[in-house]
Amino acid sequence: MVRISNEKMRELLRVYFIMGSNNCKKDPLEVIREALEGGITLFQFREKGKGALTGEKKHVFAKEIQSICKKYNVPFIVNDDVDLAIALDADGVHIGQEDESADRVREKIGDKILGVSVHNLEEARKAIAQGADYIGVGPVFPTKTKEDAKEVQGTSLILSLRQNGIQIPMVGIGGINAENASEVVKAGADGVSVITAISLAESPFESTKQLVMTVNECL
Ligand SMILES: C=C1C=NC(C(F)(F)F)=NC1=N
Ligand SMILES: [Mg+2]
Repeated sequence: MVRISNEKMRELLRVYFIMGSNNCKKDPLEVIREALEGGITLFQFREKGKGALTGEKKHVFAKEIQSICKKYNVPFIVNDDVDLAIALDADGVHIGQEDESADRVREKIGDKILGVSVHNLEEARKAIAQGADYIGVGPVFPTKTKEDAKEVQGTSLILSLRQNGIQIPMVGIGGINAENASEVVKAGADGVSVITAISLAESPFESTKQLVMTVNECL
């Protein structure tokens, strides 16, 4: 296996759905099926916070989602839990600044996809040096999903990272929906990642389709 190309990574980042069992009111598997039908390009399993599953229940739930993603040929990324990602032979891992260092994770996962959350130019440079395939930049808009989210920065950090020559595939995160997604892509992100805009939508299918159309219009 070889590392994913930048070009392929940019394509995967177009509409990146992130979810855990506690992010939705409807049946989580039904929400994910609708999101896949609606055209998400990448999925991240983020089982975290109040009421999140743990241990065997978390493992079984992740495996179920992974098999549904496989049917749609959408890569399955695991947030934080590197051991779970390896146990499931997931397509990749996403880590934050407070998790294991990116170079240690890169050693453990070989050529799988590695994403890193960054909040400034220094963190972005370090993530690239340590083998990240993409970076998550945010929170772009106010978000209720992540309790310990850093301060809202709009699209300024995306803009300044690109102006400082950061070329790595980049996805915006934080309070993004079909109404504000184009601003994120126009600022220089390769795509948008969302939780609530899809997971709590009246119709996750319709809301995903809206996002896909909006993002594709500005690429
Ligand atoms: C905290 C996070 C920040 N960014 C991302 C991603 F969108 F994947 F880059 N995922 C996270 N879980
Ligand atoms: Mg983390």
